[in-house]
Amino acid sequence: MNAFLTDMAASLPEAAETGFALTGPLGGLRTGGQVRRVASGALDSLGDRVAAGFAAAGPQAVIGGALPFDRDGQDCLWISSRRRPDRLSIVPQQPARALSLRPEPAPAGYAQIVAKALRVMEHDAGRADALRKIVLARTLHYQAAEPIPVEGLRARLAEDPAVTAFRVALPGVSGPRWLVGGSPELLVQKKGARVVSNPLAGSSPRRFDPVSDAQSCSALASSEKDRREHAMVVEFILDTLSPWCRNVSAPQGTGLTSTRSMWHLGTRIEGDLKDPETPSALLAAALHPTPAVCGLPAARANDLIHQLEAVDREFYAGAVGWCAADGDGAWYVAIRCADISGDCARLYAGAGIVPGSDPAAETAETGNKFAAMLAALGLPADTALQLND
Ligand SMILES: C=C(O[C@@H]1C=C(C(=O)O)C=C[C@H]1O)C(=O)O
Repeated sequence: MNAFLTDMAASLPEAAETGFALTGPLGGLRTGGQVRRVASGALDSLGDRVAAGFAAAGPQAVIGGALPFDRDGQDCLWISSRRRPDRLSIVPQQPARALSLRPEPAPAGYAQIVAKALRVMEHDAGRADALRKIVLARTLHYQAAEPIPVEGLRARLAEDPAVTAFRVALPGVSGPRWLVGGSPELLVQKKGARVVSNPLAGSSPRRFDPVSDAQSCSALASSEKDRREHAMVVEFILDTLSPWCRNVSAPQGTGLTSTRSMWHLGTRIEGDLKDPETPSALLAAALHPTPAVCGLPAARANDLIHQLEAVDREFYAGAVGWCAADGDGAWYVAIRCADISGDCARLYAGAGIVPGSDPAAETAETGNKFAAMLAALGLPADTALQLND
């Protein structure tokens, strides 16, 4: 067998618990036919492993899965002998019964790490490599009374037409493990020579009452702090894509975009590749991590994330997506997601911190970002805002 493919089916409980599926505004795709793991590795070897995978599996194959947040971490990619349109099971399914939901860290602990990051920024002022932005995350540990129905959860997330609802089988320690989420953020799509990215950064919550909802939207539109936070991401993506492209720009500028639970600032970036066969996986690897999930300068933000965050991100804030043999594909920022093993799940949410951020407001923002996943799990969407420890 080709050294770049490993047959994982034997070590997983059921053959069905392999592969990935994605459904969203750009269409749906799931693995089909024979599905195998691509030998895992760090991002720097992704191009070689993807090329070897297609050389072994042929031009009908599709490679996809999850890239971890850490560039040096091990990815989890699947190669499927053919791709199938995703047929989401839209049969309404009862969510599992909840037993407990525990914030890790407690909201007050999260506010403290935000305050620490702000002190680093203050201390840095004037330095050439000053920390300008850092994205800090917190988690909720959810325990259900029975196994969480993964496809049912994904179907509930997919009810929001603004998100791409995904599931990726992950290497489980004892039994099946999945990354499941509904991402509103396109890291990169590549179709022929065309490349598109749609970064989001800058957030405010959706409100039930239309007047309050419009106020939340206009407060975000006029927030200087959020515009600053957003502009860093756009600049980074334009700079990173530019060597790969003949032209790249953001012709429509920055606008407001929404999911069912959040408003965001968003910018559509478009370009034409110099080499139309550039694999989408390579573009995703070049862009990851953007300042929408890490910070600027990236190395300093990354170090501080490791020092301050109590729970390892693993696949949260990495990327999920797919790549075909001709390079076409789409990758999404792995946010609004949970790492699910049987009857427990870890939910993640982060917020961008810049000078001027307020720890309490960032704690509330992360609370609001849990809403979509909590609602899909059958819990009140504002549960995270009510938890204190
Ligand atoms: C980090 C997350 O979201 C990112 C951070 C945002 C922000 O700080 O405003 C907005 C959208 C995402 O790029 C998350 O949802 O966990």
